[in-house]
Amino acid sequence: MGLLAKGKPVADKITEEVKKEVEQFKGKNIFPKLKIVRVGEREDDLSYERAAVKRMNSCKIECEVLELSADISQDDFAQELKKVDGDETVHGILLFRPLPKQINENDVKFIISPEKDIDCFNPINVAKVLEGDETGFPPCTPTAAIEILKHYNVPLKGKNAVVLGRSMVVGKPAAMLLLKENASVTICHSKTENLPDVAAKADILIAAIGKSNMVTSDFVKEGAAVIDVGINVDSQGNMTGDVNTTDCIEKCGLITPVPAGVGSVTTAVLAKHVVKACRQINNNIE
Ligand SMILES: Nc1nc(=O)c2c([nH]1)NC[C@@H]1CN(c3ccc(C(=O)N[C@@H](CCC(=O)O)C(=O)O)cc3)C=[N+]21
Repeated sequence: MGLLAKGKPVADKITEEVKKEVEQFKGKNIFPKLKIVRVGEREDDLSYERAAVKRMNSCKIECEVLELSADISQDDFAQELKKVDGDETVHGILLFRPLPKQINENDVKFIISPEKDIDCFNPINVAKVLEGDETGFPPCTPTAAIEILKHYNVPLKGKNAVVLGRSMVVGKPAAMLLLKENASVTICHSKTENLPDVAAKADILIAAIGKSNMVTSDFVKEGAAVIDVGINVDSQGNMTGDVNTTDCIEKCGLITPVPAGVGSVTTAVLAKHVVKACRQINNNIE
């Protein structure tokens, strides 16, 4: 029977460190601030937003949400994003993705300055993840997955890690972060042949596909660490992961639940990134 690895102890530890740093900033009259930009009302965005606002409140980080209409034009969206980036009171910007279809990401992806881009939207930060340059900001969600693995002392060095999913928000950066920890990484996706067999070779399995309960015990190697990054929300607001936890828990060594798993750590990493951005911005001024 695997360990149900909850996010709370991991999130608590990060939150405590963040709180201390926020206090130090306040002594210098610096007030770390996060701006969230949401386009439309996707359920998964709203769920992240509620949890993020709560986390920032508990860390005493200022937090504002800019809500834009789901049918906003490309030009208006670019204007709004430029305004947010130009606001000197803002240290970190989180833009929810995916964006609606009328918005071409390629035409707006450089607007958030790399120093404020705490969830890795700007290609400069994407490059830093690839290079392993720690002045950048890897996306919060895959960072949270790594924090959980480290907290529960899951060995990564030399191990087989399989990532299910290749999005820019989770799958691809997760693979880079695992590689940085000296794991051997395989990235799987919708065209992968014999998916369950490939997944079942993994010592560490990261599920980030976006399909509710898709990962069943035939995907899992005996004793593997299974990290469920999926956040699937139905129209009633019920949240499920990508992993069928009840089916997999017997076979695995460790498994994260949804909710109360990776998601809860994501908001703590987000807070940590805001204070890091604030620190870097202020060092650059001095
Ligand atoms: N650029 C971008 N980066 C993201 O990381 C991103 C995104 N866009 N768009 C939306 C999805 C969704 N997402 C969640 C993260 C945490 C919780 C979370 O904290 N959930 C709590 C429960 C919250 C509740 O109960 O409503 C938990 O899992 O325990 C939820 C959802 C990040 N996403």
